Amino acid sequence: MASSCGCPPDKGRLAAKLVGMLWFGVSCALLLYFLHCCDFGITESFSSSRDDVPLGTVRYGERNGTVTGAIGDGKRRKRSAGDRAEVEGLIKEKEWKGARRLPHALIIGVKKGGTRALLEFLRLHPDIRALGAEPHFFDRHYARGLTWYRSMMPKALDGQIVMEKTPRYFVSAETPARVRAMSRDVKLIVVVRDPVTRAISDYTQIASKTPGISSFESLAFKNRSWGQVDSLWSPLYIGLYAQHLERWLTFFPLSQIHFVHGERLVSDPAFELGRVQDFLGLERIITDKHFYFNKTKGFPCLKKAEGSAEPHCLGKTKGRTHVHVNPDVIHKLRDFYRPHNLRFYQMTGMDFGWK
Ligand SMILES: Nc1ncnc2c1ncn2[C@@H]1O[C@H](COP(=O)(O)OS(=O)(=O)O)[C@@H](OP(=O)(O)O)[C@H]1O
Repeated sequence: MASSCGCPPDKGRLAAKLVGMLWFGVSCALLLYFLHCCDFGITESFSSSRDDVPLGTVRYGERNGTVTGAIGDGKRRKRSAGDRAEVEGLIKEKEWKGARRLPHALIIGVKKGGTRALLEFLRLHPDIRALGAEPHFFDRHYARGLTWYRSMMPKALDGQIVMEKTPRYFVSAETPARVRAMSRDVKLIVVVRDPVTRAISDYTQIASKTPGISSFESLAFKNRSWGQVDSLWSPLYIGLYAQHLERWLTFFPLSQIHFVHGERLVSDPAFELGRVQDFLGLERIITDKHFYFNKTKGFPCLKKAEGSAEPHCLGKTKGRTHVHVNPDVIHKLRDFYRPHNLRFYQMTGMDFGWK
C-alpha cells in the first residue's frame, strides 16, 4: 500500500513482518536442533554399548547383509552348492529382499563371559543374521518401542535366525518380563564363566577406562577390610548367576535357555558352537575346521572371518592381561561364590567345575 500511495511504510506491518521472519528462523533452527538430537541419541546407544565396537559396528550387521544362505520354505535342510549359487545369484541380481524382524534368539549374558566371541563365531552360519552392536533395548532403550528395535536388526530371509547380544540383559531386573512380552518363544543364550575370573576381567576393563580407581581388593569388600564381601559391587553382583537365573525362570522355562561354558568356548570353541547350533535348530555348519589357535593372541581365532578370506582374531580388549589380585582375596571370593555356584549347577543340571 505504501508504494502505491507513496505514503511512508506502515510501521506496525513492518514490525509484524519482522516478527514473522524471526519466528520462522527460530522454528527452523529448533527443527534442525531436534533432528540432530534424535540422530545423536541413536548413535550414542551404539557407541556406548561396546568398548571395542565403534559406531561403525552397525556395519557388522550390514556386512552380514550379503550372507548367502536362504531357506525359502522356512525349514532347516542341507543346502547343496547349487542351492547356494542360486541364492547368491538372486541376491546379486535383485535388491536384498530380506525383511527386518524382531530377534528369534538373544545372547543375554554374561558380561565378560565370551559373548563377543560367541556372536562372531555364530555369524559364520548362513542361517544366522546377527546385529553387531549391543542395542541395549530391553534395559536402556525400551521406551523407543519395538518398531525402533526391529529397525535396528539386520535384514533376514525367511528361515534365518535373527539375533543380538547385550550381556547386561542377564542382570537387568526389568528385562525378563519385557523379553517375554516381545516373544514367549525367543531362545536365550547365556555364556557363563568362573565368577571370580569374570569379576577380575570386568574390573580390568573398568580400570582401563577409569584412571585412579581404587584397587580390586578394596572395592570387593565392605568397610575396606577383607571381611565381608560386597556382593552389590557390580563386578561381584554379576557373578551371582543363580540369583539372576531365578528371575528369568519366572518368565521362561529352562529348556528355552542355553548355557555356554565360557572356559570351554576358549579351549574347544567347536564343541560349544556345536551345542549352540543344535539348540537353535540349525545344521552344524560351524565346526573345528573354522578355528585355529593363535599363539600370539593365546586364544582361538577364525581361519576366515565372515565375509572375508583373512584370518580373524578378536580385538585387543578381548583376552587381555588381567590386573594382579592378591591370592588371599581370590581365595575369599572362591569361598563366597561356592554355594552360589552349587545352586547354579543344580538349577541348570550342569557342573561347570569352577573351584
Ligand atoms: N576366541 C576368543 N578370543 C578372545 N577372547 C575370548 C575368546 N573366547 C572367549 N573369550 C573371552 O571373552 C572375554 C570377553 O567377554 P565378552 O565378549 O563377553 O565381553 S563384553 O561383555 O562384551 O565386554 C575375554 O575376557 P578377558 O580374557 O578377560 O579379556 C576372553 O576371555
